[in-house]
Amino acid sequence: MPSSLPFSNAAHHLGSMQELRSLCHTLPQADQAAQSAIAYREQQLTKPEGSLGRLEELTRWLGGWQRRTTPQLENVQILVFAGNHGVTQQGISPWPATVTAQMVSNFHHGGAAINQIAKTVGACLHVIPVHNLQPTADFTQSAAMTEQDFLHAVMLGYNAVSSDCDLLCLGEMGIGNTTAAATLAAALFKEKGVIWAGRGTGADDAGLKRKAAVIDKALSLHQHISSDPLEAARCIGGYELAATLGATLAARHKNVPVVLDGFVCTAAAAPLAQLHPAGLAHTCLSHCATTTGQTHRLASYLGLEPLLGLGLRLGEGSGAALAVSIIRAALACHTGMATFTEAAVSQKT
Ligand SMILES: Cc1cc2ncn([C@H]3O[C@H](COP(=O)(O)O)[C@@H](O)[C@H]3O)c2cc1C
Ligand SMILES: O=C(O)c1cccnc1
Repeated sequence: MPSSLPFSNAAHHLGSMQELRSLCHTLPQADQAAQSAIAYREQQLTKPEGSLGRLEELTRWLGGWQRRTTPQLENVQILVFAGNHGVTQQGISPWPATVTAQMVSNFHHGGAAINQIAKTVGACLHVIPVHNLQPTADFTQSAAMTEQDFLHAVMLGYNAVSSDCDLLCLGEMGIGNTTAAATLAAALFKEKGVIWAGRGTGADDAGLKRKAAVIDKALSLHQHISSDPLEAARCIGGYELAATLGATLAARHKNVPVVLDGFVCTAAAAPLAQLHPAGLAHTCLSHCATTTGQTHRLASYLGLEPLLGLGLRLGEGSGAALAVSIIRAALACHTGMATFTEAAVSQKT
């Protein structure tokens, strides 16, 4: 069962968009000494150099952002932010908006996919409804959020990240949020709705067309956001996307590496990549359902290489949680394998 947050962080408060912007511009970099030490040990282990492929990279990534020469995965947190979307009144999801609250209840009773996956990978799940699941305003009519509500959601996400956390997996729940995420991606990358509209939870052809038109309508209403990623996140995002952005930002400031789950989370975090050239360097992307879809497009624009495929297209942080098993295996190899000297294995001639 997802528990309530077991810590009380010194709560960060943000009074203005400008303060948020400065937090996004002043990001720490990875610990290069830790990364070099990890790379050095990797070379001594009983395998041909580079033969564990991406697993080797993952250990360096983990240690670099944890600032530890011996990375650890004792405390793995999954945060699932939930929110509702006024834009659902445009008929952009095949599911009723009431499913958001019903799924939050399902999470609390342990009945969702994420509950099962979290258990199998030994991660602690927290589900956080944002703004009491009150919907945002329909962003085809006005800004989705006021500055105050947007900053509140960002800070809720920011303060939900514990600095004791070794790895943070982000997930979301919000009927209609694939449209919010697609609109945000369309705004950030200055492309039309048809490029970014995806089938989400199973839109049919007519639904997909409606979605593309809704995105275009929002883009023409909010033209002023085109050069301001945070304004884009406020005007056409959603509460759970804003919280995801806040948590991704907090993790960077608190030395916590992040696994982003699929399209919605990655779009939510994308403003950070536009505000800082290495803004998402502490993140990895869990999965892309296909190699042709919108997540793949977003990943390639952001320089993120998904860890998994598996046709996953659920959300809830399910892909991010699954990726923990790979990251655990990477770390187990790095810490548990013998060196050539220890195992008396001959080196390459
Ligand atoms: C039962 C159910 C469980 C889910 N778990 C995650 N999502 C996923 O689908 C939603 C977004 O899709 P769209 O934009 O098409 O509405 C999000 O809540 C996402 O997490 C679910 C959706 C449903 C119906
Ligand atoms: O890839 C995702 O993040 C996704 C896809 C469908 C529904 N919800 C989320």
